[in-house]
Amino acid sequence: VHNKCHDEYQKTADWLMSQTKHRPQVAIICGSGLGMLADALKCQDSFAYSDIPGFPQSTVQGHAGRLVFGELKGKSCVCMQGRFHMYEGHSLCKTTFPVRVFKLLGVETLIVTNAAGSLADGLQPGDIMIIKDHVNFPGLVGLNPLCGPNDDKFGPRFPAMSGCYDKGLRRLAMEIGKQLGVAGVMQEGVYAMVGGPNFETIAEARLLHRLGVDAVGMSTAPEVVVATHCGLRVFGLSLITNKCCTHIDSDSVNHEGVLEVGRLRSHTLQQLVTELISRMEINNNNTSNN
Ligand SMILES: O=P(O)(O)O[C@@H]1C[C@H](O)[C@@H](CO)O1
Ligand SMILES: Nc1nc2[nH]cnc2c(=O)[nH]1
Repeated sequence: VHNKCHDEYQKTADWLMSQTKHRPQVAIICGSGLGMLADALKCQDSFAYSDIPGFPQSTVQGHAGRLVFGELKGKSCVCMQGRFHMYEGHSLCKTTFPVRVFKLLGVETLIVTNAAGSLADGLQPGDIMIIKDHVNFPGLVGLNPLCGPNDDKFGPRFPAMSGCYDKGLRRLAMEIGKQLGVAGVMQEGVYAMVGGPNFETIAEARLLHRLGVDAVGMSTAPEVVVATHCGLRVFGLSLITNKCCTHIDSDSVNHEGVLEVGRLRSHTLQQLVTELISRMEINNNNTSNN
C-alpha cells in the first residue's frame, strides 16, 4: 500500500487552479482509444501529465497523457486523455490519484469510459454498454485503492458500493441514445475488472461468462470505488471493442483492434457524452472562469 496524504492531492489541485480559470463540475476519464471525447470541449486549457506536479505518467498507446479543461454546453469539464492502469506498475493509489484531485477541484460528477471485451451474446463489437454494476476482481482479493489508513476527509472507512452507478444518469443516457437513433447498439450490463495486461484465456473467458459478467476490461473499478467513497456521482460506459475468446477458433484480441473500434465509434460516443453532460443536473455552484 502506498497511501498518499491529503496534502499531496491538495497541492496538485492548487497548482491546477493556479494555472486555469476553469472550475470543473464534471470530470471525464477516457478509455483506450477514446481520447477524442476531449475534442468537444471549448476554450481549452490543457496540461501534459508530465507538467502537473504529483501526477503519474501514462505509458499505454492510445492514452495521450493530457488533462484538458474546457466548457461543454455551458458546463465546466475536465477530461483525462489517458488513464492509469494497475498493470502499468502503478499502485492503485496512483491509478486513482486524479479522482481525488477532481473532488478537490469541485467536481461533482465523474464519467468513466473504457474499452472492453464482450462475454454477453447480445453485445457486439461497436456496441455501447452502460455500466449498471461492476465486479472488482482485484478488489475482492484486497487490491483496493482504499486499503490502508482511511482518509476521513474524503469518505468513510466502509463505504457502500451498491448503487454506485447513478440510476438517473443511466436512464438519461438510454433516453439520449433513443433520440440519437443509436438505442439499438446500447444496453446496460455488468463490467468486470481483471488485472491484465494479458487478454483472457479461453477458460477465463468462459468462467467470467458463467459468473454473469457482460464485459471485461482492465480499469475503471478502482476509479469508481474512490469516486464513490468521496461522494462523486458516477456514470460509466464501456465501448465493446471485441468478443472475448471463448473457443479455440475464436478471433484473437489485440490492442490495435481495440483502438480501431474506438476510432469507428468516436462520433457516436462524443454525441452521447456531450448530450448527457448538457442535460444532467448539477447541484453545486461552481462555474468556470470565476
Ligand atoms: O483504459 P481501458 O480500460 O479502456 O483500456 C482497455 C484495457 C487495456 O488497457 C486495453 C486493452 O486493449 O484497453
Ligand atoms: N481484459 C480485457 N480487456 C479488454 N479491453 C478491451 N478488450 C478487452 C478484453 O477482451 N479483455
